[in-house]
Amino acid sequence: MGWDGLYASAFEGVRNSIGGVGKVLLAYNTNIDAIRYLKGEDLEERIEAAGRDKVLPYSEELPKRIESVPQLLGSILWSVRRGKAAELFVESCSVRFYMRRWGWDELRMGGQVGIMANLLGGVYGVPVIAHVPQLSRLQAGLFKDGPIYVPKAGNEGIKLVHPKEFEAGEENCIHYIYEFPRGFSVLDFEAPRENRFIGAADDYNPNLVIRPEFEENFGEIAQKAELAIISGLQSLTEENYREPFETIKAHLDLLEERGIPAHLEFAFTPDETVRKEILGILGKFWSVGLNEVELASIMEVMGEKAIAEKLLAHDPVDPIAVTEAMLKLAEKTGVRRIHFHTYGYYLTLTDYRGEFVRDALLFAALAAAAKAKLGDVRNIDDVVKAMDVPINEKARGVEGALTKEYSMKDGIAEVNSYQLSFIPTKIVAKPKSTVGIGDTISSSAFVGEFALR
Ligand SMILES: Nc1ncnc2c1ncn2[C@@H]1O[C@H](COP(=O)(O)OP(=O)(O)O)[C@@H](O)[C@H]1O
Ligand SMILES: [Mg+2]
Repeated sequence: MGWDGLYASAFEGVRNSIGGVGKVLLAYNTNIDAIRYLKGEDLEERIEAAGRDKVLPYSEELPKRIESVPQLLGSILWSVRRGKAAELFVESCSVRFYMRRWGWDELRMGGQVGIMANLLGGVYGVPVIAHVPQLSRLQAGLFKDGPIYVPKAGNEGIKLVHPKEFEAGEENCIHYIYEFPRGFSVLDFEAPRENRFIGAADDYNPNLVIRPEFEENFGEIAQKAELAIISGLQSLTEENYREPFETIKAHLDLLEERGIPAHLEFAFTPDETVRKEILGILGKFWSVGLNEVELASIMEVMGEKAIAEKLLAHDPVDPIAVTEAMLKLAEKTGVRRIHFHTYGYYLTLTDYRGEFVRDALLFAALAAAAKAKLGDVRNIDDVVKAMDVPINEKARGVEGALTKEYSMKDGIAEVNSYQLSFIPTKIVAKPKSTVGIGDTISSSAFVGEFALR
């Protein structure tokens, strides 16, 4: 069967079985993304009002965090001048107030938990229990309808309610996203490409604050779950990781004890100490999902510099180098499943066998293409609308290399007593949206795999 046939039957398989998946526990990061599309004139007026001389130095060198309005405007200019993304923590209340009054054009669900809750619960109808660090009305309103639950502590223990019924009126965790197009001009500067600056007015996610309901009743909450997906560790730093790490380890031990497979969705983790610590607990997870930059950054802290460099040297990424890196990671940590995604193909290494591993990847690639193509995926039948998106041409060479090296057949090979599963992905040439596409891929593949079992 060709890839199109495999795609079609994988979709049918997952659509027919996904209703049987039990509750998925999602922790820990959820926030509000407030997007402002910058206007040159407005920004210029603000810079003049704050004092151009005070603002400009920060466009040369970013501050460590934002404590004043000139720092905020200067940091935005820093991004514009270079066409580069940057994200800084906004500590000062008066700057937070300034950003709030400046306003937004669009509010979006932010944080991996929030994004995956809306996809799994709101689109696929798979019940989820979400950790939401702060549940404000604004935050609650961003959850889709469907079987999405947050635990509420009451007299008779934990009750699961939809976030809109939680009614706690907690704080807003807002990530203000200032977007600009290529060629955007302000003062004498012009943006070489489109990008964004993010000011995080959020005291909870960067410190990975875990809610008391989760601290105190994790056993009871976990009892209700069949699978777990963990994310949000990337924002931790050497200064603040210790306390949350103790809780996370306890949570993982409990999940393992109950036989609940947990997936870690990796994201780029700038702090090297935290990256090493994550490596240290990876064996407690069933599964991990990552891209080429993230895999290379892990190889670096494992002392595998040569492989790390190889992973970033070619386009498309050299699949033999990826396989070697995944083998090293699996052998070092004991993690049972590694799902690698890059532009054009996915590879998964598992210590178990079956076509369902590959088929779950196909379902995930279709979901990713649907999201890129449509912007918003409303229900599982929207996913199949991506069937006509062509398979990435460059993936043929990748498939050829894997066939030659590992005698791969229909995307499946045996490598060092592991199963290697490969799929070429469908790539949307002009995507409507790429926000949260990695989270879409990983959660669809992980949950899809358990649906197909
Ligand atoms: N236009 C597109 N069509 C289909 N898939 C895409 C497209 N652009 C990116 N992707 C997929 O999305 C993935 C992005 O995931 P990742 O790098 O983890 O970023 P993030 O987690 O920020 O979404 C890529 O590896 C690629 O597989
Ligand atoms: Mg990602």
